Amino acid sequence: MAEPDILVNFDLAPAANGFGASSSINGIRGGRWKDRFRAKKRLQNKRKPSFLDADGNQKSTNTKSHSNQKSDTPVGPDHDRSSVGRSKFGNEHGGAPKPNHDQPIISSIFSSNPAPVTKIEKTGTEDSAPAIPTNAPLKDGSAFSTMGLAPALASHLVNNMNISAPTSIQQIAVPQLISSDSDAFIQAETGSGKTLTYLLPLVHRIYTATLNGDKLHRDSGCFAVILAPTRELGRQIYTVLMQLLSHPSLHWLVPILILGGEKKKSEKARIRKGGNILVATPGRLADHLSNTTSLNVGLVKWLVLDEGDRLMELGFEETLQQILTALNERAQKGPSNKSLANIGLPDRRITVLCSATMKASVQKLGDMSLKDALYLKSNQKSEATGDGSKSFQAPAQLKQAYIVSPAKLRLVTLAGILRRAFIRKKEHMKVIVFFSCADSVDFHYETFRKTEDKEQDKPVSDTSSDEEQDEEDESEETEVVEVEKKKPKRPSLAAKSTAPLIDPAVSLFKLHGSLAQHIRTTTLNDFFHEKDGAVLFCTDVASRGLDLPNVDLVVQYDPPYSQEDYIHRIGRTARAGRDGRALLFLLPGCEESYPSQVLGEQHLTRRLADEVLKKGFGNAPLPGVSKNVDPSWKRDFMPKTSGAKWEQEAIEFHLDVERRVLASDEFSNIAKRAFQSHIRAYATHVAAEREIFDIKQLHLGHIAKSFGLRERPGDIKVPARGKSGAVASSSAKRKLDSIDTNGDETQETQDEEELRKAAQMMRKKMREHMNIASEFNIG
Ligand SMILES: Nc1ncnc2c1ncn2[C@@H]1O[C@H](COP(=O)(O)OP(=O)(O)OP(=O)(O)O)[C@@H](O)[C@H]1O
Repeated sequence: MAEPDILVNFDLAPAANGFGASSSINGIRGGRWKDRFRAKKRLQNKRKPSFLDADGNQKSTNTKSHSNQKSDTPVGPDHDRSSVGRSKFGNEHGGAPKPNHDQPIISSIFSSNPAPVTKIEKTGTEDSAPAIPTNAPLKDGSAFSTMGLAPALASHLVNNMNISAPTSIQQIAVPQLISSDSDAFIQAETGSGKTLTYLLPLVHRIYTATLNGDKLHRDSGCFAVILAPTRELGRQIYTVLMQLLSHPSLHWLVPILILGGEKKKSEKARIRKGGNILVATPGRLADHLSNTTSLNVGLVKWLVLDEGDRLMELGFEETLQQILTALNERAQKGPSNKSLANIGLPDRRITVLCSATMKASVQKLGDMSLKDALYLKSNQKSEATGDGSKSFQAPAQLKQAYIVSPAKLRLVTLAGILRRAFIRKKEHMKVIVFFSCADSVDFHYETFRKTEDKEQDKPVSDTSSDEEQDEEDESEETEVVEVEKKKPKRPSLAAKSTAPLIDPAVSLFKLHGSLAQHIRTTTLNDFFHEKDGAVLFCTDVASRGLDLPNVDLVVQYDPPYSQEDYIHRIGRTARAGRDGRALLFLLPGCEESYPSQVLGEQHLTRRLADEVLKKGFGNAPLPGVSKNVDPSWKRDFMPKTSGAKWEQEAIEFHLDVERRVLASDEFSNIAKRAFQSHIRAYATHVAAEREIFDIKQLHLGHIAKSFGLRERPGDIKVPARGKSGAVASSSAKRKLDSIDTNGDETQETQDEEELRKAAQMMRKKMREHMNIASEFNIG
C-alpha cells in the first residue's frame, strides 16, 4: 500500500488552533512523500506538534496566523460546528490538542492542487477533421466475390449481413487462408474485422467440402475449435458465426458454444447431440476434453486462438498446452468417420492466431502452437506513421487525447466530460469508461446513478469472478444463447440504471468480473441494444474484442496496465471505419510523461482540464445534483473561488457526492472499498512503468477525496466484503499503523540511505499486498 503518505498522515497531533498554520512544513505542501517524510522527521526531532491540513498535508503549529493559508478549509471559527461533516480542528481553549481522527477532512476540490509539470504545447479540439479510416471496408472496388469465396457465401455477406466490401485484412488474409494449409498469425487494428477474417475461410472450406462429399450432419464431428479469452468475446464470436451459418445452404452446420460459468450438464447434452464448430473458453474446453467422452475432436482441422496475447496473460498457457496435446492425441487416432477422409478438408490441422497487438506473450503462444506460419497483416497505411509498420497502431480516424487532472478534480472532470458528451450528441451515443478495478466501477456507478429512489435497481450481488477461474461453479442460473431465445420475458437483470447526474435520458451500465455471469451477459446485451444514450462503466473485462455499436467515446479514467491494453481499450470505438474519440486521464506529475514515454507511436492531443469543466458544468445546471444542500454547508465548505458558474456547479456536484457518502453506510463502504482497491490496483502497473505510475507520488488524501471520502486515508476503515454495513478493521490500516508507530522504521535517521530503505520496504509491502490477488478486486 501507499504507506509513504500515511507516514505523515498518521499520529500527528492537531494544532492548538485548527486554522493556525500559515505555512506548510518547510514550504512543502502536498508534493512527494519523500519530502514530507523528511519534513516529518525534522519536525519530530524538534518535538513540535503538528497537524494535517484539509488535504492531508502536514502543517506546523508554530504560527497562529493563517493569513497566507490558501482557503483549503474554508471554515470560520465562529461557525456552528455541530453538524455532521463539520470541521472541528483545533481547541478553543488553546489547551494541548489531541489527535481527533474522527473528524472528517473538509477541503475544496479547487485548492491545493498540484499544477501540471509539462508545458501545454498543443491542445486538441473535438472538432478537427477526422483522418482517413484505416480499418474501414475498402473503397477500391474490392469485393468478396473476387476473393475465392463460394458465391453463396459472398452474396450472403452482401445481401443478408450488410457487409459489401472487405476490409484490408480481409482482402489480404481470406484468399490466403482459403488456398493454403499453413498456420497463420493475423494481426490487424482493432475493429478491422478479424472475426470474419478467420471465420470466412473455414466456413467456406467446410461448405465446399460438403459439395464434394457426402452430406455432413451435426454429429459428423467437430471441424473447428475457436478459443476466446473471455466469455463475452466467446459469445460475440458465436453470434457472428450464427449469422454466417444462417444461409440456407449452411443450415446443417451446427455451432456449439461452451463457456466457463455456464451449466456443464446442459453443455454436455448439447455436445452429445453434436456440433461442427466449437466456440469455447479454454478452461471449459479442457474440462470437456477430459470429462466429456462424446466430444469428438478427432476431425478438428482448424484451431483459432482469438486475442492470443490475452489468452496468455490470463494464465491459460498450461490449459492451452493441455488442449493442444488432447487435439494432437485424438487427431493421431485418425478421423472417427472414415467417409470424411479426402473431401477437401485440410490434411493437417491449421492453427490461426489472432491479435491486434504483438507482444512477447503472443510470440510465445506462436512458438507453442504455430508451424511455418503465414504472417498476415493489414497493409492499410496510417497517415500518422506513413508506412503502416507499427505494431501498436490505433485506427487513424480515432482521435486520441489526454487530460491532466489533479486527483481532487477527477470525479468532477469525469462528470463534466460525460455531461458534455451527451449535450453534444444524445441519440444512440454510447460511452465506455474504464476503471482499474471492480470496486471503483461499483463506486462510480452508485455515484452517477444517484438513486435515492429505493425502488431503483438494487446493488447486484458479486457471485462470480472474472474470466474463467470460477468455471467449476455450476450453481449459477445461467443460460446459453440457444436457451435464451426460448426464455419467457422477465425483467432484465442487467446492472443498469438511469444516470441523472449525467443526463436523465441516459442509461448507465456497469460490467466487471465480480458480477454473476448472467448479469454480465444481460448487461452487455442491454448496452448493445440500447437505443438512447448509454454509458458503460467497466474494467478491462470489456477491453478485448468486444464489438459494441455506436461507441463514440472511450474514457480511460484509470490508465491501462500496458500499451497493449491502451490500444485494446480505445479500440472499442472507431470500429470498421467509423469515427471515435478516446480520452485518457493522467495525474499531474510523473504520469504526464506517459504519452511520450509509453504511447510514443500514438498521437495524443492534450485537453485542458479547465476547458472540460467549463464545458461540462458551465451550461445548464446539473439536473441530478441536490440543491437542497444545507446552506450552512455551502457557507462553510464552498471556498471563495473565481465565482465562475462552472466552478460553483462542480463544487456543488462534489459536495453532493460527499454528503451522500456521509449519509449512507452502504455508500460509504462502497467508497472505502473503491479507494482501497484503486490504490492497490495502481501498484500493479508493470515494473517498466513504475516510474510513471509511482505509488509514492500519490497523494492519498486527494485520492480519497475523489471517492467522496473525508476521512484521513489512514483512518479509512474498509468494511469486510460481503457483510454489508459491518466495518472490519482493515489489515491495510493495521499495517499502515504499524509503519507509523514502529520505531524501527521511523525514528532513526533523516539521511538518504534511510529514505531509500523506507521506500524499498514500502515497495516490498506493496508487493506482498498485491500477491493476495483476491484481496483487491481487480477484474
Ligand atoms: N468488411 C466489413 N465491412 C463492414 N463492416 C465489417 C466488415 N468486417 C467486419 N465488419 C464489422 O466490423 C466490426 C468489427 O469487427 P471485429 O469484431 O471482427 O473486429 P476485430 O478486428 O476483431 O476487432 P478487435 O481487435 O477489437 O477484436 C463488426 O461490427 C463487424 O460486423
